Formats: sequence, C-alpha cells, structure tokens
Amino acid sequence: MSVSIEDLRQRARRRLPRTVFDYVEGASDDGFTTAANRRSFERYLFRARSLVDVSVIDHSTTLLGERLATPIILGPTGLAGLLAPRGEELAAKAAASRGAVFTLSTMSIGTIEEVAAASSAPLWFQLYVWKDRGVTQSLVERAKAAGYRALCLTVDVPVMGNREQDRRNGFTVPPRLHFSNVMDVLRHLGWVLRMTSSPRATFGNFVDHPALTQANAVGVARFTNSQFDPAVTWKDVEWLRSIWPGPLVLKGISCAEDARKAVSLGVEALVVSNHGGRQLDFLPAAIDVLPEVVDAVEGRSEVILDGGIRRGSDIVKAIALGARACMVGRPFLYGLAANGRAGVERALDILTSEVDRTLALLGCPRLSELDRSALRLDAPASLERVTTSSHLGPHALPRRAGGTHES
Ligand SMILES: Cc1cc2nc3c(=O)[nH]c(=O)nc-3n(C[C@H](O)[C@H](O)[C@H](O)COP(=O)(O)O)c2cc1C
Ligand SMILES: CCCCC(=O)C(=O)O
Repeated sequence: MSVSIEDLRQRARRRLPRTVFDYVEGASDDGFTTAANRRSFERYLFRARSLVDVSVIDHSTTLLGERLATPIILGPTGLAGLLAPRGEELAAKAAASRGAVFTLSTMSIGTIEEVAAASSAPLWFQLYVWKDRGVTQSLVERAKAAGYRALCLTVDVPVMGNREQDRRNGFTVPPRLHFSNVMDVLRHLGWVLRMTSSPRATFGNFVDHPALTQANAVGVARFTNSQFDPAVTWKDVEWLRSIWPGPLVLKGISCAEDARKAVSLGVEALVVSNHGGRQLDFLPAAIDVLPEVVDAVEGRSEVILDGGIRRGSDIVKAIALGARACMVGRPFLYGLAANGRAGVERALDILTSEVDRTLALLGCPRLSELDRSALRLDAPASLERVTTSSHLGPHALPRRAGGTHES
C-alpha cells in the first residue's frame, strides 16, 4: 500500500517505460531548481501551539471567489494521457471526487471538450500562446464554451527548457520504439497493453495540425518551440483579458516586479512557480520566492504556490507564508501512473491527511487562520534534517557538512 507520495513515485517508476518516467521527472540543465524546490521546505520549521482544541480540522480555502474543499489544485501537465489511457479525464474525475480544481494543459492528450464532459470538478484551462493568434483565440473560445472557470496563462515558457534526459532518450510524441528503448518497452508490456485503449497518443487539441499530421512523431521541444510564441508580452495579457470574460491566472511568476505588473492589469491570481524546475535552472525554490510575491501584491491578487510539494506539511508552510492554495504536478502524475483515477485520489488523500495531521499537531485547526507565526524562519543549522536522496529524486545535491543551505 502506498502511504506516501514517494511510494506512489516508486510504483510509477516500475510501471512506466523509462522514457515516459524520465519525461515526468524531467528537470532542466543541472536540476538545481528542481532539487531546491524540495530542499528549501526544510528551511521552514514549525512553531507549534499546545492545548488547543483540534478535534475538528478545517482545511478548506477560498479562491477566485469560490469556497474550495481543499487547497490542493491539480496543476497543468502536458501529455498526462501517456501515463494512463484517458489520463486527463481520470485525473479530472479524481479531482471532482475530492472537490479539487483540475487544470487542463494546452498540451494534453485528452481534448478541452472531452475533459469537460468527463468531470464535474472546477476546471481551469492552462494556455500557451501560439504564434498563430487564431489558434490561441480558438483555444480560449473552446475553453469558454466548455465551461472552464479560469484561464491560466503560463508565462515561464518563452522557449522550452533544456531537458537533457528527454533529448538523450529521443522522447517523441507519440512515443516511438527505437533500438535503444526496445528492451525497456518490452519490460513494460502492461503499459503498452493498457495504452492500446487510449483514443490517441498525441496532443488532442491539435490532432489536425499539419506539423502533427505530416510527421510520424514529433520531438516535444522541437514542436513546441516551432509553435509557441517567444514574443509574448504584457500586451498579450491585456488582449487575453479582452477575450476571456472570467478570472485570469498567471503561472510562473518569480519576482515582485512581475507580480506588481500583473496586479496593475487586474490579474486575479498569480502562481509562484518555476515550472517544477523544468524551465530556467537556478531560479530559487518556489517557497523562497513566495514571501517576496505575497508582500508585493499586498492582497490585491491571490497567490498560489507551485513546485516541490510532496508532503502536507509543505502545503501548510506555503499557506502560512501567504499562499491561498498549492498546485501539484508530479505528485498526482505518480498516482495516475501507479493506479489511474484511484491513484490520483490516493495522492490527494495522502496530502490532505498529512495537512490535517500537521494542523492538529501545530495547534491550528483552521488552515485559513495560519500565518507566519506558525513558522520559524530562523531555523538553526543544527536542526537541519538529513534527507535521503531518494526523497529528493535523482537531482539531489550533495550537502555540505555543518553548513546552512545559504552558506
Ligand atoms: C510532466 C509535466 C508536464 C508539465 N506540463 C505543463 C504544461 O503543459 N503547462 C504548464 O503550465 N506547466 C506544466 N508543468 C509544470 C506543472 O504545472 C507544475 O508547475 C510543476 O509540475 C510543479 O512542480 P511539482 O511537479 O514539483 O509539483 C508540467 C510538469 C510536469 C512534471
Ligand atoms: C508537452 C509540452 C510541454 C509541457 C510542459 O510544459 C512541460 O513539460 O513542462
């Protein structure tokens, strides 16, 4: 039985062909930021209060004017439908069963309409702006027509990050068999058999796109770099404002200046994110950027933290630092690969029960009442916990004996 997100990760690793698992794990360049996203949570220790009645725990939150049963949002992840047939639909159904928001990526396998029809979860649509603004506008209109509640523009992919493992693996969409991965694919025949029931193995929203129909298979970076517009600016945010009637969310904010600019344009929510360390390497950990952004927006926009969450205690720390909710990427993908819809529900349940236990032990029964007084920001180095590298993943950095993370 999987009792932690790490357990789900191990199961996902066993069940997926190496090239697909590597795509999920994918970090850019040296993997510094991916590792920092995890490691930096260890710098924030708790200040617990005792003798508080914690018999009833409330982990609900409000976001974009809606009361949400959980502060956990399933973040946008391209190609989730390669982890399980109809993967996006399964994850969106799991989100609905737990009252969580599901964010559909532009680059999903399942289409905007299929996912909306499959799930009653609050749905957000994540947008990448295509050079062809006609394509972009039609994505926005389809999301509107299908009832998505918020438009989440990702702002940290002017070009694709350097995912070296995907390049070594020759990872393509659809995934192709070649000499170097034939043994690996044969060892994962269960996945191959399961995927035969998938309606497709390419980007569902663009099945008729010439670049996809003319080629056998496309490299992800090559395809996205040829279609995504590297010239997107704040002007496009204003344009999206004019064609999207609902709330607008910007995902990938990593400094106060951009946060203030977004607020001045009336953006309703910001996602402090470094894309799980898949884009610009050597951005700081998302949790370390969060206070800067929270302080800059001064409550004029809601702030969401994304990146490195593997424990409920990570969520509690982010909320204490001023986030309204947290997005998770890999944690729910591990669940999806491990056991489909039930695996995503397991990932959500693990994190939620960890949030509840943490709140009880912290002496703060209401998530919405957390503030920075729940944390010690001056954690002495002697209290540093030594984390196993498997917990941090393949990009764990060596620790310096006796030093703090900053030294
Ligand atoms: C396999 C994978 C695909 C992703 N695809 C997208 C995407 O299409 N659009 C997007 O805005 N972010 C995408 N992301 C980034 C996630 O939304 C999120 O920022 C990141 O996974 C958070 O870090 P975590 O995995 O540590 O939770 C992707 C992440 C992963 C792992
Ligand atoms: C599959 C297209 C890009 C998805 C993405 O943004 C990522 O892999 O991080």
